[in-house]
Amino acid sequence: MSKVLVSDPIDQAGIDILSQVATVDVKTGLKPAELIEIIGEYDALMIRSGTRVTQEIIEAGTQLKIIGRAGVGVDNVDVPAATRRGIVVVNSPEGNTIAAAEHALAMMLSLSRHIPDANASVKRGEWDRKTFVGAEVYKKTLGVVGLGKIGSHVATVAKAMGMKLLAYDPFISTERAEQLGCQLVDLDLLMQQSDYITLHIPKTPETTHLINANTLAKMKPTARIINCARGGIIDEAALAAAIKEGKIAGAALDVFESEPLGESELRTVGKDIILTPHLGASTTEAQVNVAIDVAEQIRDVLLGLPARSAVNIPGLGPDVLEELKPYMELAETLGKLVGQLAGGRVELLTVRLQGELATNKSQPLVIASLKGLLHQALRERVNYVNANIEAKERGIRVIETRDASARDYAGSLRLEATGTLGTHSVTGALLGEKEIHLTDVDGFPINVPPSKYMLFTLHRDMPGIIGKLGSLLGSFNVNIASMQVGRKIVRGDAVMALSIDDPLPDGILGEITKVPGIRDAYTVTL
Ligand SMILES: NC(=O)C1=CN([C@@H]2O[C@H](COP(=O)(O)OP(=O)(O)OC[C@H]3O[C@@H](n4cnc5c(N)ncnc54)[C@H](O)[C@@H]3O)[C@@H](O)[C@H]2O)C=CC1
Ligand SMILES: O=C(O)C(=O)COP(=O)(O)O
Repeated sequence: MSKVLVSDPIDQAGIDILSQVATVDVKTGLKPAELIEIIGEYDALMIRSGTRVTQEIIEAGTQLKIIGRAGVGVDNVDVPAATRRGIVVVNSPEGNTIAAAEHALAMMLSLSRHIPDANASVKRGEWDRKTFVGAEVYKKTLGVVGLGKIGSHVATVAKAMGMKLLAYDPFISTERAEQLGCQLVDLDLLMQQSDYITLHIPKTPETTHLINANTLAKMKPTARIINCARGGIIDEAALAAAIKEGKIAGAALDVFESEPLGESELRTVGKDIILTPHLGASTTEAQVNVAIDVAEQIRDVLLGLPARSAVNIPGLGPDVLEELKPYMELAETLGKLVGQLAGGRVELLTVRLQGELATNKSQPLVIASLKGLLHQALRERVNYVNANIEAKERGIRVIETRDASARDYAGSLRLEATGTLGTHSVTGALLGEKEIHLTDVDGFPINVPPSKYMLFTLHRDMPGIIGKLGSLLGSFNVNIASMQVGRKIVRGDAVMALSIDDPLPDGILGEITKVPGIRDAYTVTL
């Protein structure tokens, strides 16, 4: 049975799902060294933001197949290191959207009405109504930085509260922004014109310290900023200084450069700052959502099924997978075949999508072809996650072409590879009940389902050659399951595809090429 380690607190609903297929150990609060020591036993790791999954941990996780992040941000996972090792990283892109958006809105209202400090003062026995005079958000301008899932919900609710909306997000369309009632502007204008600014972007090298002393200097002295996205997007020292010096009116932070927040200038800012301990996703509803969403994906991957929200398998969303899965199997088979025909050190792979496939997304098919191509060298180490990287590291160039006019089959895929044995091509299609058929080898039309062990020959189409090959194989005790010849012209060059029951014994290929008329012979294992 598989083993799953849950290293941050997650809802029981997730544990129940994992327990259907695995032994589940919940061990929270582990130190990095403790995690490194035990991770080697586990097939899957389930985390929230509390666990930093470093390259060292990934390398110690020799059995790991999947890392599941029960939440959105995967900035606490070394995704490139996981990808190199072929480990799927999944998250829950929508499970806590509402929770995080509502937290940002709660922060905005709390900040404008001094609720945390007013509450604390009443609890101390005071009745001070003058200190806590606030500001209305109605008719004020909210600047939303990042108009994705959370930013969009914040914008929708803020609009309903009568706020004017500006948004900065270089990756969304003007139409989408308009639909949400937002005017798209650049960051400078947003900083200058907003009364409230709320951040909803991922933490990346580009967004680290996006909000710094310079950008803060552009804000109105009456403006306030809210960060419920990621620590480190705002330069904390610059923010503390800007509030203390009265350059801006206040800030509300749920996330910090280093968590848990240690000694920090931020704690000394006073009533104009609100700090919460990364509570954005901490609602009962969100925790059930993310736990179920991610546990289901871990369960599926452990059962050999694809994950629906993998962050490191490009182009393989659930809808794409459903439609393309049979073609991906075809691509992988053709990749294995052409890789063995072309021999080692393949430098160039051309993937041609033909017929109705020409209108499809090609990326999953390219990944599947590369997975097949690299199988000979890497065996089980290559998968959909790392096939692209492994190919790049081996210097394999990929060219994609499309030919919608190829109409021999509804949709077909042609792979051509150049390696130590020259340039070879194979084409395949799905026939009948989506059964894989090889329809062309090196330009010669054939029609055979692939089998585990195959032999291909390039020979002259002349009488007696099939018989000679048959007796030669018989003398080596090789049983032929099926055989087909493909030729373009009578008595010209031809290709023979044979399915054999067992691997070809050593040395026989040399004997085959000695048969008069046979120019080349190739054996493959699929
Ligand atoms: N405080 C908490 O507990 C929670 C925090 N989060 C964080 O909230 C953030 C947003 O999450 P979602 O809305 O679900 O993500 P999303 O992917 O739906 O949206 C992110 C948006 O940011 C935009 N963006 C990316 N780079 C940008 C840049 N350099 N400048 C401006 N815009 C940029 C993207 O185009 C996208 O529209 C993430 O960092 C996530 O980790 C999410 C859930 C809970
Ligand atoms: O989903 C996210 O990105 C979050 O920041 C939530 O973090 P958490 O799972 O509550 O530790």
